Amino acid sequence: MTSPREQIESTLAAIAPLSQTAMRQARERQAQLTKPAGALGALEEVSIQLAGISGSCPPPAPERPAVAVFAGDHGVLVQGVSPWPQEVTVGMVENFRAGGAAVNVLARACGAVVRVIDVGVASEVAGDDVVLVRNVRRGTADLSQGPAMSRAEAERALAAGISVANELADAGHDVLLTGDMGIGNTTPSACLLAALTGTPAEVVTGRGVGIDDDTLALKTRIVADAVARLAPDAEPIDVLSEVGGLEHAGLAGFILGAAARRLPVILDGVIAGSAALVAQALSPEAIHYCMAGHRSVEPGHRTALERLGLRPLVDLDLRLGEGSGAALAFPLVRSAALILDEMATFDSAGVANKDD
Ligand SMILES: Cc1cc2ncn([C@H]3O[C@H](COP(=O)(O)O)[C@@H](O)[C@H]3O)c2cc1C
Ligand SMILES: O=C(O)c1cccnc1
Repeated sequence: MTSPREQIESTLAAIAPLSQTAMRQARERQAQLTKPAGALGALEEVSIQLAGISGSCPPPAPERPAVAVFAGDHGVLVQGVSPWPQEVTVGMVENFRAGGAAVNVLARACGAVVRVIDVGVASEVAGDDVVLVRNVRRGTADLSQGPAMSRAEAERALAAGISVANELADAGHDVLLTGDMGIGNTTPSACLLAALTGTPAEVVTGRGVGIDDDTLALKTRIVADAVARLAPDAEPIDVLSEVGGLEHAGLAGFILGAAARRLPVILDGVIAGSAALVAQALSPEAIHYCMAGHRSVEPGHRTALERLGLRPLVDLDLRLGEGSGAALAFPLVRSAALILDEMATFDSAGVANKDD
């Protein structure tokens, strides 16, 4: 039996750089397709990234997407950082199971399956084909009072995320999408963003599902105070355990696990972005396997995307989470691969190129 620590170490060791050869071939091929060079904008960049990820040009078009919705609860909720009660988390887990949440609809629309991972829900959840029970603890401790979780718990949640990525890869899924559910989880997200990018709490703390000015001021103070407890040289897993959430840890592991399996990852909003910063701190290379599905309204997401060096594919004022923005972006990612594979070149179509 490998320990969570060993699983994390072996996963980090397995993350390889993208194939520079395949990316060069993809760039050259893009220049030969029957369109002005660069005219497909960010889709061209995505196609080149997919080539680098798969190590082939053209890359196989991803066709079996899976959204992994990591669910957890947050002790800091008792401070009043979200107007919604904790029971909504488990209620939404049941809604995901029944297929009635926004992400279920958007996943069906793009042919993705939804898997929910109970990595830290406060109440007991039944497991089945849709809901995987990997509960590390029944919600974090209140991060405004002390560490949200122990380092060992953070490692177990990271390892759970790695295992889920491996299971989905083994089941034949060729692109992994991130999702989250956890009332209060924009507070630990803001903490991770502030801590890992050195950005003031006022810049990265937002209204989450919708809070008034007084609550935003309280939330911002909680974020600033929690981050101030961290040692300046705190390791990423210590930052995660002190001020993070169990779903953030699961998501960070999921991203690392996908990168180790050379699978593309479509990130959702601010919770995914903050988890990706943890993954980046553990393995900068892992982010080269990631695409930003969208840009969330939550202000810290902009900070996260800048630090990750990712350009959002969709910008529709979403502020939901669950994997909604990732599911919306999947057809764009698939289209990018199909363009590189199926478009005629000037030569094959007999169209005169501008240099002819
Ligand atoms: C009914 C409902 C469904 C959701 N689906 C995602 N979230 C989103 O909102 C929560 C984070 O916002 P905050 O930190 O402000 O609580 C998370 O559960 C996130 O997934 C939801 C929130 C609610 C209320
Ligand atoms: O960006 C997100 O994913 C988000 C924003 C607000 C609330 N829940 C999630």
